[in-house]
Amino acid sequence: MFLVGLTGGIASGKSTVTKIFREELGCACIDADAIARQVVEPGTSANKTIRVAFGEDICFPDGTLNREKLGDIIFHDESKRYKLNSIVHPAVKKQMLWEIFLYFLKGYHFVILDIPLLFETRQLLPFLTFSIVVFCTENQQVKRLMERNQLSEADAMARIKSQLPLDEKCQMGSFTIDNTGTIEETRSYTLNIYKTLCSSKRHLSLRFGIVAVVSLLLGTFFLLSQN
Ligand SMILES: CC(C)(COP(=O)(O)OP(=O)(O)OC[C@H]1O[C@@H](n2cnc3c(N)ncnc32)[C@H](O)[C@@H]1O)[C@@H](O)C(=O)NCCC(=O)NCCS
Ligand SMILES: Nc1ncnc2c1ncn2[C@@H]1O[C@H](COP(=O)(O)OP(=O)(O)OP(=O)(O)O)[C@@H](O)[C@H]1O
Repeated sequence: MFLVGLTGGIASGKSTVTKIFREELGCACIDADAIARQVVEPGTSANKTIRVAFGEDICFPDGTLNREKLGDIIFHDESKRYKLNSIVHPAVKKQMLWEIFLYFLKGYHFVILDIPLLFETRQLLPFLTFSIVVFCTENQQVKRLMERNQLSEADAMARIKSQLPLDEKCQMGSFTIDNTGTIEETRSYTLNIYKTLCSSKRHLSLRFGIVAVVSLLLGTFFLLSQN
């Protein structure tokens, strides 16, 4: 199995493309945003640490995070953003590695990891065979973000500026998906990349590696047991 990172700018269309990979093409996909929500649910240690760091009133009475309030804080204050990242990201990484392992056991050819901050944190880059960057124009990001999250233009810009510039990310990706047009056009670019991923033989090297290591261990055990 090999790993494919999928990233982009905020509201550039990562979830839209992930949905095509998962629901239309049947790919194994892991969504870092969804995991980042799970790991801060009431009762988790990340939830408790966030309350200590940001104050009790960052949560609603039932313990769930007030995401709008936390977003207002961290997208306007870099040090608070780093603080939140340092609480949430280790738990996200742990859960992602577990989910990757489960897909490995199921024998998937590749897994797509939708990670918004792939190039900012760089933590999972060494494990990836390919990366895909979904892009649109900055004006489209602002417009889509304002509409989807009911944000002012200034707040939408603050969120965009909290990440690496999208054109820099495009240069770092193995593939890009142009999401400036219609969803139908995006679907067709996604399908082309899917075909390339399916024809890749990179998953075989890991499987051969594992078979070689297991054979070596069994062989050594056998030789030692003969003496
Ligand atoms: C600040 C929070 C509470 C806002 O929640 P909200 O529901 O409004 O947004 P959501 O989680 O759906 O994120 C939307 C997008 O915002 C961007 N984003 C989220 N967190 C960050 C961050 N720390 N830095 C830069 N961009 C971010 C990503 O592009 C993400 O796809 C939430 O984003 C959060 O907990 N962020 C910290 C964890 C994180 O880094 N998540 C990103 C993937 S690991
Ligand atoms: N090609 C498109 N044309 C019009 N609207 C689109 C297109 N692609 C995505 N959108 C809309 O733009 C918004 C952002 O898309 P999406 O949620 O896929 O982005 P994202 O990169 O996953 O966002 P985030 O970084 O916030 O998680 C959504 O409301 C989506 O429906």
